[in-house]
Order: sequence, then C-alpha cells, then structure tokens
Amino acid sequence: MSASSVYSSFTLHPSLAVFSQDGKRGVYSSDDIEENTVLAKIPLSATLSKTQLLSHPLFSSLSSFLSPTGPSSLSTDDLLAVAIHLCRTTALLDTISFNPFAKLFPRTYKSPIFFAPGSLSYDALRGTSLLRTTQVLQGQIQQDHERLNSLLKQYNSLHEEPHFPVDEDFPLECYVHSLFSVYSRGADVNFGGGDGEEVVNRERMIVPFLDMFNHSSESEVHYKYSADSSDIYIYSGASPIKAGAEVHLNYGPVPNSKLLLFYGFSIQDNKEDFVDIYVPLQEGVPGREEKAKLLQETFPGFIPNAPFQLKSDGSLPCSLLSLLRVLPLPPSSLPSDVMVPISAESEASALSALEAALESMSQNVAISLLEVAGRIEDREGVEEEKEDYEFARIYAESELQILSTTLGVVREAKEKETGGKQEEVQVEVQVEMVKEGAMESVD
Ligand SMILES: C[S@@+](CC[C@H](N)C(=O)[O-])C[C@H]1O[C@@H](n2cnc3c(N)ncnc32)[C@H](O)[C@@H]1O
Repeated sequence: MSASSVYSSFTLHPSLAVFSQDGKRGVYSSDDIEENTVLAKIPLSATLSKTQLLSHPLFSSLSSFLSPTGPSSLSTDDLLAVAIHLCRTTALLDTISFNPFAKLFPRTYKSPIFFAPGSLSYDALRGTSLLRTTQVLQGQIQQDHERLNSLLKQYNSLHEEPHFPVDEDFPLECYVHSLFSVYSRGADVNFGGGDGEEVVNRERMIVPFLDMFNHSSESEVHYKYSADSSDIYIYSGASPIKAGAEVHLNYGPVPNSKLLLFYGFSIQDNKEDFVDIYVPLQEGVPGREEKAKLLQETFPGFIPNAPFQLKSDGSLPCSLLSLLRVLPLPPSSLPSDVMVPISAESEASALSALEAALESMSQNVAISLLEVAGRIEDREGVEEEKEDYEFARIYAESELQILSTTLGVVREAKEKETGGKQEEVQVEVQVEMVKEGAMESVD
C-alpha cells in the first residue's frame, strides 16, 4: 500500500504527497504553494478519537468503563491504543474509516522506552535525567497494561463475542507500540464556536495525513476544525512553501527530553531545551511545613518536590536558590514575614550545595558519553543502532551543555559571594535529577 494512495478520498493540495526521502517519511511539496493556502481538508469521521470509537458498536459497549473518576476507568490513550492494535492485527475494525491509516504506522520507534540496556543509545543516556524518567514511565505503562488487560477480560466475561484481545493476544510490547503511536502521532483538536469564540472542547485524536508531518519549530503550518463542514483544515501559514521542500508542522515548544521520550527524536541546538533538577523538601526535614509555606508565600507557583528547570542560558530559578537557602535553617530561625533570609553564609552554602550537585550530575553524563563514543568504533555496520544513538547523543550532549553553563554561573556567583575564598560546604542537600512528570500529556 503506498502511503499517498490511501489519502485519495481526501481533499489534498495537488502539490503535496507523502513519501520517504533519505529514509525519513514526511510530507513534501512538488511545487511552490502560496501563503495562507488550504493544504488539506480531512473529514472528522476519518480520525481516530474517543468520540469516533464510541459510535462503533464494539466500543460503545465499553463506555461503562469510561467513567473519568471510577477506579476502573479507561483513559483515552488506552482506548486509542486498543483500537490501533485491533486495526493492525484483526478484522474487527475493518469498517472504520481510520483502519487503513493505522497500517501505515512505523513498526519500530526510537524512544528510550524501547532502548535495550547495553545498547549504544541506552548507555549514552546513563546518568541523564531522561533515563530515570523513562524508567518511571515504563513502570507506569506496565501497570496500565495490567489494568487494561484485566478490564478487557472483565468485559469479555460479561459479553458475547466479538471479544477484545487479552493476554498473549495483546502483550505488553504490542500495547507499548500502540500507545507510542498515540503519543507520537496524536493531535489536540479544539472544538468551539467560530473565530474569537472560546474553545468549548478539546479532544486528543490521530488525524490521518496530519500525522505524517514531521516537526520543525520554524513551521507556520497549522490546523483548525470547521464546525460548518465537520472537517479539519490544514493551512500553510503566513509564508509560502517552496517547490521540493518538506512541509513541516510545529509540534510546539518541546524540550529534547520530551521529544526523545514521546516522539523518538531530538534536535541539535533546541532553543526550548531544559534540564530538570530536583531538590526534595522531604518528609522528615525539620520545619518542613513552615519551609514549604514560606516558599509558597514568596513564590505562589511553588510546589514542594516538583523539579526545577535549568535553561540553556544558565539562569538560576529564584525559587531554587530560596529553597537551598531555607532548607538547612533550623525551624526556630525561619522569618515570620515572607522574605526568604539571605546572609553571606547561607548564600555561599546554597551555592556550594548546588555546585556540588551540578558537578556530580555533569560528570555522570560526560562519563557515559565518553564511554559510548569509545565503543562506536567496534560497532561498524550496525547502522540502525547508530541512528538511534545519534538522537540519544544529541539529547545527552545538550543536557551536559546546560549543566556546564549553569555550573559556570553558580561558580561565578559563589566567587563573588566568598571573594574567591574556598568556603566549607555547610549543608548537605541532595540535589537529584528526576523525572519530568512522567505521564504528562503530550502537546
Ligand atoms: C507525526 S509523525 C510524522 C510522520 C513520521 N515521520 C512517519 O513516517 O510516520 C512523528 C514522528 O516522525 C518523526 N519525526 C518528526 N519530526 C522529526 C524531526 N524533526 N526529526 C526526526 N524525526 C522526526 C519521529 O519519529 C516522530 O515520532
């Protein structure tokens, strides 16, 4: 089945086609296309969404499992994953319009979810925040798979055939593949009134053809649902498209951690990149409640135990510095007003703690990158593995760059504070890199 022939029933711009170039499939234009042109019109009925699925008899009887609050509720991602698996492996959903498009999904993905320990890509991520995030996500996915399997078994036991596939007919690896198809190809579509009116509803769905656009942060291509025709329109944006060019979509301001984890690629010099670090305000810290309250009053968005973002310009989040200042204080010396106390001593201690943590984090990443680079020579001929590794390397190098820049800023600040004297580290604050909200939705 050619990728382009399945779109023949859609209204597509005649210059556009889906094909692979240099091993990368995407949307390309054979001719110049003017700005603000309609590139495609996709009927809502051809999309894969919860609403579309629930209008199918097989899925409508599952709706009792879809209570958003119930303990046995099925998430939208789960529902779409089940449908994708059915489209790809059975004839049960042959009648839905989306069916042929699910068969075009890649067979493998390059997310760290799929990296095997000992592979170049996996080992390049050792010591990075992403490896920990990935492990958390994998644990979560495994639990979700077990829950889904038992829900579908429960459904099967209460209903006549056709039955949903369970156990060996829907193993974990098939679930993860289907789920990753949702992560990497899903789009949020707004349903609402006309121009200027508020969005009434937003639904996550896979829109055929739209799911073939690769990402570029430069792209002005955008899409919009039209209630008048029940179609999703894709527009070229304010700039024209050149003949022979790949046509991209902007997936949004996404850091490399999220691109690699949820889409399976990363970008060199990604302006949106950041590194998460975590300074736990754990149970058992003396005066924990008072310290959390003080920080929340100073920084209204402060959430204890949430990660702090380090950006590529090395800027230090004020709330991170304040937390480091407050953390070692005995409860009796906490101020009564909302100002977090700064003294030369507390400042030097806070900066020293951060410096030590950043040093250890960047060393871990650098060691892994060096070790893997040394092994590349021995891996001649494993081209596919090298391609996966390339995305992992870009991610890890960017993390290292951000950590090093931030470390430079911290050292400079510390030098100013101590006048160049080596201060003794007076606090022991464990700063760890940690997961970036593992089940965060993909934008
Ligand atoms: C929405 S799909 C785009 C179509 C996809 N290339 C295909 O062949 O089905 C998203 C996937 O495309 C790939 N992709 C998108 N943008 C990319 C980019 N800028 N560089 C490398 N791969 C990209 C990733 O594999 C991602 O998971």
